[in-house]
Amino acid sequence: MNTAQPLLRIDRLCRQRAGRIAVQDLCLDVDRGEVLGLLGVNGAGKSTTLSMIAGAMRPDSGTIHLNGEDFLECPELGQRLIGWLPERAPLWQELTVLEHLQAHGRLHGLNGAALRQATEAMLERLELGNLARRLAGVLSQGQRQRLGLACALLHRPALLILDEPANALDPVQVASLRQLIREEAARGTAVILSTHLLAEVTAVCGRVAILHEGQLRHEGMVDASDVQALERRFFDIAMNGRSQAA
Ligand SMILES: Nc1ncnc2c1ncn2[C@@H]1O[C@H](COP(=O)(O)OP(=O)(O)OP(=O)(O)O)[C@@H](O)[C@H]1O
Repeated sequence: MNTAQPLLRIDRLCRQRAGRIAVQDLCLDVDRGEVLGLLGVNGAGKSTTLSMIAGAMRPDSGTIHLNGEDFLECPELGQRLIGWLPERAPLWQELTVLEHLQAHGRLHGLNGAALRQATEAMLERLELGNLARRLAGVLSQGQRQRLGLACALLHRPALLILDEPANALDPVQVASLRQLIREEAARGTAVILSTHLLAEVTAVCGRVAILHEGQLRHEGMVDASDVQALERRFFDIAMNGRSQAA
């Protein structure tokens, strides 16, 4: 690992979707062991940003460096370094929970005892053990979300990208998710967490970035004891943006 560089550096990232600007001139760094919250109203550009960082969507311009290396030139870096839970976890209906984990592990180069250990660890960590033989097609929304998270974590990525991970989780699972994010950060994983829930940001994020209409409108440290300060900042950006647009 090249620890002199931030784990992730994105510089002047731009992307249009359906002829409209979705992300514009976005610059962000994320360090190892840091949890960055990504906030913004619907359509602000969060998922587009995360898709580009995860390597699933190519930017129109700008650069992405992972561990100091040019990710757009070497997309295979993502296989090793990134774990991504998209907004809707992409699951194969006809595969079981265990088969999903095995398939993901193989895609990331795990096999034999290492694959067995990794899948068992994830079944336990995401409380999926009793669902191991169940088909993904019959899982509840929250169970699907946990399976998506297990797949994202299986290969121990250096950068964990979570797009609305608390969606459909019950309060007990939300608490477990927070704990899991803290544990990942403590072991040095960089985490980007996109959410609509401001309390989620104050609970686990050290830093927050607020997007509006594809642009970075605020970036700063999070005061965990002051959710109202974040709320004021968020609404100010959202409402000003709306009145400007009107
Ligand atoms: N599949 C698509 N085709 C065309 N335009 C899209 C598509 N998905 C998103 N967009 C547009 O890209 C812009 C950014 O959307 P994006 O999904 O990145 O925002 P978001 O912040 O993740 O929103 P949300 O909170 O609703 O998930 C919006 O203007 C949106 O309309």
